[in-house]
Amino acid sequence: MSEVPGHSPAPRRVRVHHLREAKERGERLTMLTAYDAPTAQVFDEAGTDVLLVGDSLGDNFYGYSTTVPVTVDQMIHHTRAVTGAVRRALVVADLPFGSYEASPVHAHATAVRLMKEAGAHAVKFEGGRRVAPHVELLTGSGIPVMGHLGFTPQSENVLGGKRVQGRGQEAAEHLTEDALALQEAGAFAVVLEMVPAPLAAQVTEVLTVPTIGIGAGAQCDGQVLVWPDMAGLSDWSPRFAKAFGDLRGALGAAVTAYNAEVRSGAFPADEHSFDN
Ligand SMILES: Nc1nc(=O)c2c([nH]1)NC[C@@H]1CN(c3ccc(C(=O)N[C@@H](CCC(=O)O)C(=O)O)cc3)CN21
Ligand SMILES: CC(C)C(=O)C(=O)O
Ligand SMILES: [Mg+2]
Repeated sequence: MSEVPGHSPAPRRVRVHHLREAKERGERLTMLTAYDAPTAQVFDEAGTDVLLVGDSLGDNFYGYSTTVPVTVDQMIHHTRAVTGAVRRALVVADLPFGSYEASPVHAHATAVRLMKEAGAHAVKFEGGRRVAPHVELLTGSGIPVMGHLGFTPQSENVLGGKRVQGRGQEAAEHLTEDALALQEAGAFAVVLEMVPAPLAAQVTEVLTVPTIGIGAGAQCDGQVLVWPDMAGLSDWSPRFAKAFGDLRGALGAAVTAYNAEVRSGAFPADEHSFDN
């Protein structure tokens, strides 16, 4: 392959088997949500391993109060934006509420749309042993699947709120069995959301595929955050999130300066204007 001057060569793409190899080497995996092309490009260039087009775009992009109203068509639009912008990262798309639960065939039909129409490299959906047959059909059909256990926001109305899952001996055993069922069905990784850190550490040790934690302590093989939480853009974030920047402050300062310069006439200056 010849290199075009001024263009860096395409980096080696992250594939699902690389995540398992990283776990074997003891390397931590980084994952972030992304909902649009420019942020996906920034995260990809910064070396983020996995970009999740999360159904969290419901609250973080559309301003809904939950992820429940998100549609497959919305997921397709955003996933296409993200896959078109990345060169290295693995792009995983969430299957939204109501688009996979009823049967493995239901999940397959939705996942095929995300791959064909949006270029997703893999899909993720919520649930344990109950969706193991769904995972098995998809992986057997060439669609890599990431599992999602613990607090599963699409089931908030059954779980009785946004709360930590897997507390107590029985619940911990149940969650461990769910994780093993997903792995056995072919899942290439499992997200653990709001799980006690010691339980997440135990599941991480038991599984050969990587665990990716969010509110699940430091012993998971990787971490994921919703990007506006990570960047300090959200007006509210869960306790488990950390803001690594102050995008809300930076954006507020930029728009305040813009408004002031338009009102004072300082913008546009000559260099922003055209001669005859
Ligand atoms: N901005 C954002 N960050 C997220 O992590 C996130 C979303 N949105 N949307 C989709 C799901 C929903 N998630 C959520 C939403 C709310 C809580 C929450 O209310 N947590 C409380 C109490 C938790 C407890 O102590 O049991 C908190 O104060 O953090 C947690 C996770 C995680 N995901
Ligand atoms: C929080 C992550 C794991 C997610 O499912 C989402 O962003 O939708
Ligand atoms: Mg999600």
